[in-house]
Formats: sequence, C-alpha cells, structure tokens
Amino acid sequence: MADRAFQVDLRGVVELLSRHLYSSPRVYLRELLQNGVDAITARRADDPSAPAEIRIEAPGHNAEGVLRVSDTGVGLTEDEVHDLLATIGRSAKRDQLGFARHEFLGQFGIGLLSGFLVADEIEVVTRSARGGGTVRWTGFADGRYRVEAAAEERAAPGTTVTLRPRQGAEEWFGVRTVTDLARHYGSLLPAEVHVGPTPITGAGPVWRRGFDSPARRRAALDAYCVELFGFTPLDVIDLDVAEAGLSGVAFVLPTAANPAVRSAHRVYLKRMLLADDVTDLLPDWAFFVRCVVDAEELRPTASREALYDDDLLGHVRESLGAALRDWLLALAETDPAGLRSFLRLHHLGVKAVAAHDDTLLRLVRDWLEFETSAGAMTLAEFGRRHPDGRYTTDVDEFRRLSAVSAAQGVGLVNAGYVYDDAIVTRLRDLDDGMDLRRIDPGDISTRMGTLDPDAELALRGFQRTAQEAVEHLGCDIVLRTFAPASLPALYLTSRAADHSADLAESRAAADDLWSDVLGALEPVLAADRPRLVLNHTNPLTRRISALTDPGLVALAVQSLYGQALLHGRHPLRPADTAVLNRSFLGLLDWAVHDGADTAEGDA
Ligand SMILES: Nc1ncnc2c1ncn2[C@@H]1O[C@H](COP(=O)(O)OP(=O)(O)OP(=O)(O)O)[C@@H](O)[C@H]1O
Repeated sequence: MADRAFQVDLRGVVELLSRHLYSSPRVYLRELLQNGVDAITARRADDPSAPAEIRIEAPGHNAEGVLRVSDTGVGLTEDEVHDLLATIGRSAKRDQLGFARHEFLGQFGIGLLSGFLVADEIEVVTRSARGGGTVRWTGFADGRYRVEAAAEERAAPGTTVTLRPRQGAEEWFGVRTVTDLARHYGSLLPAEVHVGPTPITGAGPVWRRGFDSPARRRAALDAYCVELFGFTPLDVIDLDVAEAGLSGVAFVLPTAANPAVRSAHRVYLKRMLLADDVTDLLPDWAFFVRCVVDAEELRPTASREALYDDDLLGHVRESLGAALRDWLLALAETDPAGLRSFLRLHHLGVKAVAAHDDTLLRLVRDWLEFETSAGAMTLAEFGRRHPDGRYTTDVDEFRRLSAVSAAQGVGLVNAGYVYDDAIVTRLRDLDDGMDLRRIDPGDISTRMGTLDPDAELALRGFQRTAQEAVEHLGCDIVLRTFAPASLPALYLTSRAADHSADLAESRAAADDLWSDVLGALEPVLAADRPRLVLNHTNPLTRRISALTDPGLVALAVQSLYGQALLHGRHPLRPADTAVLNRSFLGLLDWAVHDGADTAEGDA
C-alpha cells in the first residue's frame, strides 16, 4: 500500500492562527516586516554591501488600493517559491537539524499565513539574488496557489508582497494604522524602513547610541522614558547580559509602585518588538523599575508575543536582578541622599529582597529607617544605642508599649510591617549580626520599681478594694513606680495572658463538655492574668489611692482600667465597654452631686 501525504485545509489553519495563536490581526504587518528583514540579512551574508531597505505602501498610497511591502532582500528562485511558500511549516531559516538559525527572526514557517487574517489573496513577486527571473506566486485563502513568470522583470533582487484588504478588515490598512504598526514593531530594526514617505527607523536603540557626554546620554534616555512610559525616571540603570546578547535600560519609577503587581517591560528580539507587557523578564521583587531591552538569543513563543521560558530566560532574570542589586549598593556608596529618596519610595521592594539576600539585608540595616521607641532610625544605629534592644511584630503593640519602654530605657523597634519580621530575624544570621529579641509585655513590668514595704503595707486596703473593682474583668491590680510619671496606669498582657483571656472567652461561649475541658486548663494559666499596673509616681494615682470612700475608689480604678485599655489600643470586650461607661457616668454623677454640693458649700 502506498504512503500518502497529509492534506491541509488552509482555512482551518488560518482559523487556528487567528483565534488561538495571535492576539490580534495586526500582527500581519509584523510578519511581513520580519520576512523583509530576514531576507535582507540573508542577502547581506553573501554581499555585505547590498542595500537594506523596506518600503511599505498602505492602500491609501496607491491607485490599486493594496498594501505592498517591498524589500531589497535575497529573494527566491522559482524552485524555492514552490518549496518554501507552498509548504506550511517550511522555513529557510532553520539549519539541517531543524534548529532555528540565530541570525533570523523567523523560524516556524507560518508567518506568511498571517496575511490571511486580513486578506483573501497574497501575492509574492520575487527575484533571487542568486540568479533566475522574476517569479509571481499567488496564494488564496481557500488553499490554492499559483506560480508563474512575472509580467515584468524586477530591476533588482528582492521581494514585494501584496495584500488586497478583505472586506471588513479595512481597519488594519489605514495609512495611520499601518504607520503606527510599523513604528510599534519596527522602529529599532537594523534596516531602513519607510511607510510611504515616512521614515520608521532611526538611529537604533537610544541606549546604544554614542553621546558627547554622560549628561547628554542621560537626558536622551529620560526623554525616551517619558515618550515610552510617561514618566521621568528617578535613575537609569544600564543592563547587559552577554550570554543572551541582551542590552537595555531599567528606568527607576519616580513614584511608589504596588509590589504585588509585576512591572510590564518592553522587549525587543533582534530589534523587532516582541511585546511591551512582558512581566517575566525580571525577578518578582523588581517592581520598582520598567525596562526596555533588546536580546539576540532569547526565544519567542510561536505567536511571537511572549518569551519562551527556558534556562536562558532564567539566567537573564537572575542577571538582571543582580544588576539592580549592584546599582543599589553603588548608590549607597556614591549617593547616600539618592539612596534615601529611593528607599522612601521603594522600601517594600528592597525589604522583600532583603528577606532572602544578605547584601540587601545589610543595606536595609544600614540605610532604611525604622520606627523605634527612640524615634526613627536605622537598625544599625538602633543596635549601637540599644545593644539589648527588642522588637515587636505588631504595630498596635508597638504603639502600646513604645512610650513606656522608651521611658524605661528599653529600646523597641516597630517591626510590624510586611517583611519586617523576616528581616529582624535574619539580622541574627549575618556574621556581623545583631541580636534583637522579640519583646514580651511581661518584660516591661519586671523593670518597674516596687514600693517600699511601709508604703505597700499602708496601701493594702486600697489594693484590696481596687482588686475587687476589676476582679470580674479577669485582671490583677499591681502597684509599682515607673516612668513616665505622667502615665497613671498601664494595662499589660503577656502572651500567656492573652491566651488565657481567649480561653476564658471561649469557655463562656462553649457548650458544657468543652467548657469542662477548657476549665481544667484554666488554673494552669490563671497565674498569668493581665495586669493593671498603677503608677505610684503619678499624682492622680496617688490621690486615688488615698481616697477613703470605697465606692469612689472602685469608680476611679475602673476608669483608670478603661483609660489604660484605650491608651494601649487593646481590644474592648463587652464587659470592658460596660465598665468604661459605668465608671464614666458614675464619676460624672459624683462630680455633679457630691462635687457640686462641696463647691456650693465652699461658696
Ligand atoms: N520577503 C521575503 N523574501 C524572501 N523570502 C521570503 C520572504 N517572505 C517569506 N520568504 C520565505 O518563505 C518562508 C516562509 O515564510 P514564513 O513567514 O511563513 O515563515 P518564516 O519566516 O520562515 O518563520 P515564522 O513563521 O517564524 O515567521 C521563509 O522561510 C522564507 O524562506
């Protein structure tokens, strides 16, 4: 039985390309440009002095109303036309083993078909630089094609591809659209491209041009960034990855960016635009730059709209990450003010890297200011001032404890924001590391002064009354002296106390059986109840402790309790809110009755 060859239904293939491969029919122009550039590359390999020109005519430029793309490339012989243009998937741009030849943009052998996204007929008139006459090939969207000698000989080698716009696809052929598309994809191409009379290509990538001075170069790059991305960059970082033949620039954003959103970068492959929304070029954390790069060796996916994610791309990502890191370190050495303004904007990104990178961790330690109980300062500075410093990973806890710990000489760092925890923990692992320990609120009360035994004895009665006033709130009254004297009372929970308070609350809410189990646990933890520490150096607290009316003592202590909770931003339980209200109203009542009577009496 004889073997048979596959038949291809071209309409099915075009349908596949348009619906599933390309994001828009506009890619037809890119594919035509690309074939022109490749043909020029092939011709110049034999004859380096051959011209490198591509002329595009939009339908508005000629009487026939067709789109023409003419190149001065290598052209095709009649045999090549039969072989290459009529076989889907056949490409002259692969070597004998089928690998893409790296000097060419194309490789898949399907690009020309994209003409069928916008036209029913594609005509190719070509004359090979390697000899033979001018050949005319016409392909139809229904799968037929025709090859014949052209009516007219071309004066010089090269190819002209002609598309007659399909009805309904005219929007892709306006002079303006064609010019914009050519510029979008082709403005950096290493050939002279015109659309009608309008030049599309110029002096090539800005970052590779020669300039009189670094200042001029910077000004040109700034202007390029404004034109491309609409912002003036904080700084410009040169990028270079030799293994991928990659060069380009990273523009540092002048405003804070959302670290959860990966930046979109503009990527050219062999100077043809691949896409302007490539997100996987840089590591995740590099959200503070937008890049423009051109690479010789990176590979496109078949749609040519994204990068193929291979080892080389992985290597590029790593190298570009390292370049950004080196830039930061150089900034620390040469332009501290610049680094500080950078950090003010982009601290989150830097912290994210520092969480797994020692070099950046040192940079954060030495340059980034943290909120501390002694004011804003770097962790390095904090470590020098407070060798026995502590940190908290809870912003509320920081607010609660910072004044007291400052007054007591315990340095406290607010490490309550994203990545802070990882950073302070990892500081220990550095060879010149610092040992910040996490604060336990219990630490604070052990640093408070006790009363002398006589005073303590004299205040027993007061302490008992005070304890009764807050007993139902699950809290212990403690009398101490501590700074600042302006603070009458402090509500302290330790971690164990927090747990036991949770337990008591769940017990109240739980069913009987579970409640028993929880109840059995409670005595173990009860020793560590939250404490209301009354400050005996505070004049108000002293006066309260000297009151004789037990009712008034209870009211006063309960309002100190409520005030301490509010001051420390502790969550309020319903019982707490009730006590706050009751004590406030009670004191008010006392003030307008007893207090007012006294005032009248005095008068
Ligand atoms: N302007 C041109 N000049 C010379 N040869 C051309 C031209 N356009 C197409 N060809 C030939 O036709 C072949 C098929 O072109 P096609 O655009 O379909 O695929 P490709 O460029 O090889 O790969 P890709 O699908 O990646 O674009 C090319 O390999 C090339 O040999």
